[in-house]
Parts: sequence; C-alpha cells; structure tokens
Amino acid sequence: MKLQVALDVATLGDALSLAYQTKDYVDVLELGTPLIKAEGLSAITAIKAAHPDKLVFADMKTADAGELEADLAFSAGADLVTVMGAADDDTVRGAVAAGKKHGKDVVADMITIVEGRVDRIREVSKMGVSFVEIHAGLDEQAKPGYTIETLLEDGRQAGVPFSIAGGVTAETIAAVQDAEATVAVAGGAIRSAKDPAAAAKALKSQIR
Ligand SMILES: O=C(CO)[C@H](O)[C@H](O)COP(=O)(O)O
Repeated sequence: MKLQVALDVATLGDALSLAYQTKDYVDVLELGTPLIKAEGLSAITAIKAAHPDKLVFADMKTADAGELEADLAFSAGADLVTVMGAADDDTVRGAVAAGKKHGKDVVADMITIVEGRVDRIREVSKMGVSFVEIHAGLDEQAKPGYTIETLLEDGRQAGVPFSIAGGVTAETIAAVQDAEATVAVAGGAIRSAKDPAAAAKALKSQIR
C-alpha cells in the first residue's frame, strides 16, 4: 500500500514546506483542491519540479469538461488527476481519454456518494479509471457518528482497486491496509501534527 499526503494548505509556500518535510515517508504528493484553486495549475508544475521522483496527484475534483480539465492538469505535470465519480459518465470518460493521451492515471473521487456507492464504483471502473478514491470529505467527517469503517466496507465489496481518504490516522491505517486499499491518503493526521515528518514516518512504519 502506498502512502499519499494531502497538501491541504492554501499557499504554494506551505505546500512546498509540507512536501519537503514528509517526502522521505510518502509515495504520492497530493495538491488539495483548495491549493489548486488558490495558486492555479502552476502549483502542480512547482511541486513536480521540486519532487520529480514522487507521484504528483492533482485533486481537481472535476465535475464537468473532464477531458479539458484533466488535460490541463496533466500538461502542468500531474501524474494522477481526479474526476468526480458523481459526474456525468461522459465527464469521466473524457478525463480517461486525457489520461490515455498523456499515459497517466485518472482517479474517480467517490466523495458525496454514500447511497449506492459500490454500484457507482463498479460503473466508473468500467469506464477506464485507474482506481477509485473512496472518500469522506472534511464536511462529511465532521458529522456526528462518522466512521472510516463505512468506507472500508465499500472497498472490500467493490472488487476493484481503491484508495481511502477521510480520517486516515495512526489509529486507522492498519485497518485501511487490512481492507486491501492500494493507497492510504492522509491529510489532517500529517498537516495538523506538531511534527509532520514524524507523523508521516509513523504512518509509513505501519505499512507492511
Ligand atoms: O480531498 C480532501 C478533502 O476533499 C482531503 O484531502 C482528504 O479528505 C483528506 O482528509 P483527511 O484530512 O481526513 O486525511
């Protein structure tokens, strides 16, 4: 299982700093959606230039114009780009077409889909995405009673490659691996730690 750090910060300076602190322990550097909105696609280019040996994940969360938006992100240097799993099928297929053109990967972000998530995961997988991100966003996580277990259960059922995002911590990462996720995404557990490098190292050390 790979470890992905979500650089959920609002400035390129903060993103470069967090990436630098955690680079020895993570496989994938994710530019969070707010970062891309704040700094633009050139932030993707800057992170890739600083870390050419890492996979750079642009969390575009594209909801329309899939081919155009994915093409822009890949052209800026992204290795992986997200499209909303809830988007129109043609949006997903468009993003996949851009991925094929660049020889890179498209990930369907299943955020906001709760009911019928496993069915939609299987549908988008047939459209050619490389894997799905089973994801509870920050707002969903803040609701009372949220547990990562609902994400893991859908991953076990889906029968396709998946990542997990939404509350991956030192306490939950072992369960994420047991569910056979291909990638664990950690944002707050690293970003909000007193020592982000130590937090990333602690997560990585639990990956078998
Ligand atoms: O994409 C995101 C929000 O839309 C976050 O990067 C992702 O949810 C990470 O969450 P956490 O901070 O719980 O690890």
